[in-house]
Formats: sequence, structure tokens, C-alpha cells
Amino acid sequence: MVLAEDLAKQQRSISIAEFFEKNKHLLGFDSPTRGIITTIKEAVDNALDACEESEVLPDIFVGIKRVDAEVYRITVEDNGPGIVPENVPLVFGKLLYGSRFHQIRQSRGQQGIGISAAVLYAQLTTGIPTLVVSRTGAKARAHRFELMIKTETNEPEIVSHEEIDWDRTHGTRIEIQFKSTLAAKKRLADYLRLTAIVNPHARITADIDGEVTTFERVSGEVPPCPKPILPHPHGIEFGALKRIAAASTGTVEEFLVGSFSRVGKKTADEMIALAKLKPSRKVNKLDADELKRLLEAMQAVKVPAPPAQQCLSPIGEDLICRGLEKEIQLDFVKARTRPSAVYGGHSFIIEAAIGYGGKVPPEGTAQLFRFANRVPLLYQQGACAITNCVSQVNWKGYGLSQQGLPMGPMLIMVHVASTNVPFTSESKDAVASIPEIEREIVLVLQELGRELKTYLYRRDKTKQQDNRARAICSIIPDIAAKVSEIVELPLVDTSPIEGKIMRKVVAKKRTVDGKVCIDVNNYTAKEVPLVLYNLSRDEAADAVPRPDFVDNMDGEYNKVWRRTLGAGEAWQIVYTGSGDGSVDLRGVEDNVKVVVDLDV
Ligand SMILES: Nc1ncnc2c1ncn2[C@@H]1O[C@H](COP(=O)(O)OP(=O)(O)OP(=O)(O)O)[C@@H](O)[C@H]1O
Repeated sequence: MVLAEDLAKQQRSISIAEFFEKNKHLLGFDSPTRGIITTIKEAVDNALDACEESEVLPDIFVGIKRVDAEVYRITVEDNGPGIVPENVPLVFGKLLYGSRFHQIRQSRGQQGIGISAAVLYAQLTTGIPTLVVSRTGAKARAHRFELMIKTETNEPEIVSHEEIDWDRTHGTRIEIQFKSTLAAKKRLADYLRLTAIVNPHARITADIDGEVTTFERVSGEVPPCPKPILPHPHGIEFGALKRIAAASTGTVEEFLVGSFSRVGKKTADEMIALAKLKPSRKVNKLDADELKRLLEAMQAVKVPAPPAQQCLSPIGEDLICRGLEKEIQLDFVKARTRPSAVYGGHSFIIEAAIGYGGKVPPEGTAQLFRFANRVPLLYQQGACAITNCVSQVNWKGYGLSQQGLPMGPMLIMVHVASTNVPFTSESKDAVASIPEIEREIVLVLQELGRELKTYLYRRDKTKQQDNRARAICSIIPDIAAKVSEIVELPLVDTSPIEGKIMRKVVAKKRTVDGKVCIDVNNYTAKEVPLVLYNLSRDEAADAVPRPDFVDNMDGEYNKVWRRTLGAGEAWQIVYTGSGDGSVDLRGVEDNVKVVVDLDV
């Protein structure tokens, strides 16, 4: 039998770095393929957080380069505030070291593990130290470090350190090398695209093994950096209360007013009375029983919700739509930002959007984009409360078929913004099932579902009317020809009649001065888009609307529109006015027609 004394010889404390070296899957490093994505995600999250904190428009470079058969070098460079040289080794060489863990506000990073876990993974797979260059401003020189982590002690090991010249005035560059593959290229591209959608103020340039893509920003405004708030009395637990009470020197009343958000003198007195304490008692002298009573009273007394506008930074409906439309061509897109709500004393806001049609693949279930604090969640979709909520909604009621998720050319985006996103694990892949959060997600999806239903109804109705009108219009020229033959009068132009029936201007193609032109005749328009469709639907769907068409208008309003079209192109302009117009269609294949839609 093993004696307690024998066991005692084997018992020793475990450093956090040793623990995560063995359990790297808990941090999102379960496979070499995933390692690349997790590393980039952690570094880009940090870059975006840092830029937001210093109110800089992020300009982020992400590079992946194969340097050996199985070894990849990952580079992430930002134009953030940089990191002071004394802290660089701790930020990258020590797990559980960070600036956000103790703050109650929305941020991408929460735990202080992310980037050091990537450094740990690199040294585990290749043994190569991580290179960090950081500069804090024009007056300071850049510092270049080669770093590793001493796993037994969870302390940084500085392999080299020197001051260098760097053409960036402020920012941070990190280069990590580890064993991996580029098997997850598509997922990586998805991650970058989704990051760009929810960070419309960021420019991200990615060089993935020589393939360069730039995600341009659609907004030139840095979102306001969420401000930290004090804990809410409804979100505090006994251990935390005991710790902060022991560190305070004032009276119970001063403690309540000074240490918690939304607690004024009146609320504090109510709590104190309910806990049967004297307001003048020193808070650090309360015994365990008194603290328990105080906690119960703090949670029983009604307190307004935490100040969400201050500590949260939702993206906003307009920017969500613009972000989605920039990356994905859609026929319909609507976004909603719910009012702030609270779970367990933590503020949160749910935002969501639905996109339909356009270039979204029509087969299969809807694409679901999940985000938490502006970070895309790429793994564990099935284990996430967001997925659950999407499946809970009765999409059939909104005219869609459903197999868990709704079916069809649809995308659903849900963003949970909170001072404390409840993740199911440290790898921050899935949102835990919290009834208050789930309720808000379902509500916002139902709101958007109703909007989508209205859109689909109108679209189907218009399609039906169009089909009928088209059937009638197709026989009008024949009738006109027959009538002109019978009455022996010249053939009249029936296009205005066809236009009236179709509630569109039907254009006629003709040749003027050797140029193929399309005339757009006799209509009265308010603000109408002129759409040039190639009859091949696929080609038309591929063509990008070109607002620059307007620049090519000759004269004012109802004059001639001229623009040379390439084969297979479709352009859209907004035209205000009425009258005749013609479009120069030199070089266009024969199968182009012009339709001015009047019912928009
Ligand atoms: N590029 C950067 N620019 C400025 N500061 C940075 C940068 N990267 C990291 N930091 C600082 O280093 C700290 C630790 O980063 P780390 O990624 O380990 O944790 P985190 O982002 O706080 O939380 P999480 O573990 O949830 O990602 C951050 O809190 C931040 O203060």
C-alpha cells in the first residue's frame, strides 16, 4: 500500500504554464491547424483592443509564411500604442498577465492568457523563441525581444533584447513560429472577413503565403472605447465581497456607495437596514454572518441596471448592414440592436442581422455568424447558446423552411456584447446558456424574422405581377403588328404601353450614328435606379452595381445617359427626374436589355 508519506513526496504545486502546456486544447490549441487560427485571433484581438483603447484607427497586418516543411511563421503587426519595454516580457512570457481581467467593461481580451498561450505553443512545437518589436511613440526607440516562457515557474525568459530603429512611430509586431499546416486556409479567410465585418473601422491586410488580401474599413470613426464601471451589487458573490470589504477602510455606507455602480446613499441605507447593520460600522470589521446578510440585502434591494452606454460598445445597425453588404452581396439586409439588458449583474446588448438572397448559397441551412465582443466565434457552433436560440425560433412562421436552422439563401449574424461574455470554456468558442441572454437573442431574431417575412411577401407579389405583365407585354408587339397590317398604318412604338403595364420603362435598342443605343422613353420617375441587366442571370448576378454611372450623364436630369458597357456587366444608377434617355451600349453583347424600375 502507498502511504500518505510516499504520496506527499510526489505532491507539488503545478504552474499555470505547465498546466496549459498539458491542456492546450482548453485554450484553443487542440491541433496544429487550429493553432494558426487561434494565434492570429489572439494577436488580432489584442491589436484591435489596443487601438480602441488609444483611439487609433486600426491598421493591422497579418502574415503567414511557410519557413520550413512543417513550420509556419505568423506575423501580426499593429499601429496601436505599443507596450512599454518593461512589460513586454510579461505580456508575452507569462500566462494570466493582462490589463483587462480586473476591469468591468466590454473588451475582446478578458483573461490575460491569449497571446502567451501562443508563445507557449510555439516553444512546445518548434522550440523557437517569439520575436516581439514594440514602440510607444516618436520619442522612444523600438525594443526588440526574443522571448520564451519558463514553464515550471510561468515566468518570462528573455533570450535577447535590444533597442532598434523601426519606421513605425507606435505599434507592436509579433512573430511566432510553430509546426502547423495551412489546411484551414478557408476558415482563416472566413475569420478575417468576419472580423472586418464587425470591426468596420479597421483595415486588415493579410498575406497568406503570398496571397495578399486587404479588408478596407467602411467607417473612419474609432468606436468609443468602453469605460470601466464598478461592480453591480446584483453581480457580486460572497468571496469577492469578502475580499473587497477586507481591503476597504470606510463605513458600510461609504463602502456600498463608493464600491458599487448605481448605489447612492438612499439605496445603501436601504441595504444596510435590510441587513440589520449600523451604517457607521467599519466594513472591514464585519464578520462572516454580517457579510452574508449584507450580500443578501444587496441582492434583494432594487438597483437600476449598470450603465451600459458607458461600458459597452455595440456596433450599431447601420454599420452592421454596411459591413455585411461590403463583404457579401445581399438582396435584403436588416440589423437590430436591442436595448441593454442584465444577467447576474453584468450588462449585455444583443445585436443581430439577417441577410437574404444575393450571393448567399441558396442550398442548405442558413449561414450563422456568431460574435462575442466583436470577435467571430469559429468553433463549437453546436454547443453555443446562439445556435440554440436560432433553432428555437419558428422560422416557418416567417415563410421559411427549417431544419433546426432556417433553410435557404440566408445568413444570420448575432453579436453578444457584454462586460463579461459567459463562454463555455477558456478557448472562448461558444456562449454559455444564460436565460436572460437567450431571451434577448430570440426576441431580436423574431423582430428580424418579421421584417424578412414582409420582404419575401413583397418580393413574391412583385414577381407574380411581373410574370403576368410580361406575359401580356409579350403579345402586344404582335397585336400592334397585326393591327397596323389590318388598318394599313405605320407600326406604332408600343414600348410606352408595355412600360405602363409593367410599371417599368421598357427600353428599345436601336442604332444611332453606328452606335448601339438603348432609348429609355416616356416615363415619369421619382428616384429610380436604372438597371442594366445582362440577360444571362448568372452574369448579371456577378456584376457589381456601379454608381459612377451618374458621372457619365450628359447634361442635366433627363438628357442622354452614355456609358460603354463591357459584356456581362450590369450597372445601377440613381436618377432623379423624368423624360427620355438613351444608353450607349458599344461593345455590349446583343443580349442586354435596360429596365428602369418605377416602383421602388
Ligand atoms: N498588440 C498589443 N498592443 C498593446 N498591448 C497589448 C498588445 N497585445 C497584448 N497587450 C497587452 O497584454 C495583455 C495580455 O494580452 P493577452 O492576449 O495575454 O490577454 P488578454 O487579451 O488581456 O485576454 P485573453 O486571454 O482573454 O485574450 C493585454 O491585456 C494588453 O494589456
